[in-house]
Amino acid sequence: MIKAGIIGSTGYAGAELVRLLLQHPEAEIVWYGSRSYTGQKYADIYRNMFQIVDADCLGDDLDELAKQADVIFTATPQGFCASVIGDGILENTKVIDLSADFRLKRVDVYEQWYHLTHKAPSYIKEAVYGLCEINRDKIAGARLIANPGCYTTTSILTLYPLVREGLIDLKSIIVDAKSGTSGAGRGAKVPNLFCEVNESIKPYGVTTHRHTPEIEEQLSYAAGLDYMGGESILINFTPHLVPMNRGILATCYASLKEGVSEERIGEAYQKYYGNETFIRLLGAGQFPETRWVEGSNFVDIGYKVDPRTGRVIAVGALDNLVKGAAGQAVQNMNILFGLPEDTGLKLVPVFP
Ligand SMILES: NC(=O)C1=CN([C@@H]2O[C@H](COP(=O)(O)OP(=O)(O)OC[C@H]3O[C@@H](n4cnc5c(N)ncnc54)[C@H](OP(=O)(O)O)[C@@H]3O)[C@@H](O)[C@H]2O)C=CC1
Ligand SMILES: CC(=O)N[C@@H](CCC(=O)OP(=O)(O)O)C(=O)O
Repeated sequence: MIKAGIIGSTGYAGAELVRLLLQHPEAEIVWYGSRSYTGQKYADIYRNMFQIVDADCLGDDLDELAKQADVIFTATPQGFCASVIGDGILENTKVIDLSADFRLKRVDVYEQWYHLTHKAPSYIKEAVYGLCEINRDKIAGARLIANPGCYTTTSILTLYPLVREGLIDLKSIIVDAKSGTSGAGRGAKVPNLFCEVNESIKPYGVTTHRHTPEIEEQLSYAAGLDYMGGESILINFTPHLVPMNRGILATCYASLKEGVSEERIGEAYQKYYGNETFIRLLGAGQFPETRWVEGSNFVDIGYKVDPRTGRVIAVGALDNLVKGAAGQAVQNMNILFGLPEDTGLKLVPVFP
């Protein structure tokens, strides 16, 4: 059995990790980490775990945890993992970080968009960006995985085949994305109160959202650009908060290169995702909805060409807490430990 420890197990992403790992046939949770609830029963915080989890919450001592666990998940705020990571931990265990600390390869870009000083820049190079469908070969031998974000997983996977195959004008990409409020985490914040969110939809982080450079970097690699040398795709990324618990939907627009047909687009999606367990290709003119992926590790993708404007509109949807966070983290764990990628992740979407 893989011994797993979760730092931040009381947050939304951490709680989803608990739910998934409890159902994983090859893993057991040895550490329910928390800062505020140390010493309290985990099931007293999350009552869905009543008579399922008997453990108390422990603290965030990663050095001690690294001696007990084969893998540590850090489902903690930006900056935490970078502030504690070190060889002492990585020599004993694997780390899958759900925050953005090791997702961006350029420390100056991280510091500019996150307004934080990076505490462990020397580990950025070795960290592997854990977008499983694209990077599984590199993930397999890694010690430190940077688990991608929810908006970014949706946006990158939706656009990747179009960029990789050179079908779109790289200067024309717009991502218009929506998220359920669990994406903002469990911490109390006025903009996320019921009355502020319910019966409304609002854009936020317009032109400044921290996921913009993550999408740009990964798409730049897909396009074969020398990102570290200063070449980069630039996009417009606009997230919106919508009154639902879970779900991300990203509507991506791009101008097609001369002569690219809808059929060619379909071929590109088939080429990269035709055999992927967790990517469901809906085909031309069929569009995903968050409700059809909720509770599962699926990403649903559909597209259509607008012949009037010469643009393709490609839409992706996933559950932000599953494929956008905990599900992808478990998928990464499966790859790290040589298990079939769908072990513990054969989750049927919930509806209604
Ligand atoms: N929510 C989502 O949809 C997604 C989240 N993520 C990422 O996952 C991470 C967690 O997000 P989310 O679950 O939403 O956040 P929450 O605010 O819901 O949870 C944060 C967790 O981190 C713990 N924590 C907070 N500060 C510290 C600290 N200084 N030291 C140790 N533990 C700390 C909290 O512990 P306690 O409450 O016990 O004090 C809590 O368990 C973030 O990096 C986020 O970007 C990634 C993809 C999607
Ligand atoms: C609705 C909401 O607030 N969403 C969060 C993104 C989700 C998240 O936690 O970020 P990562 O995916 O990078 O880890 C935000 O906009 O910052």
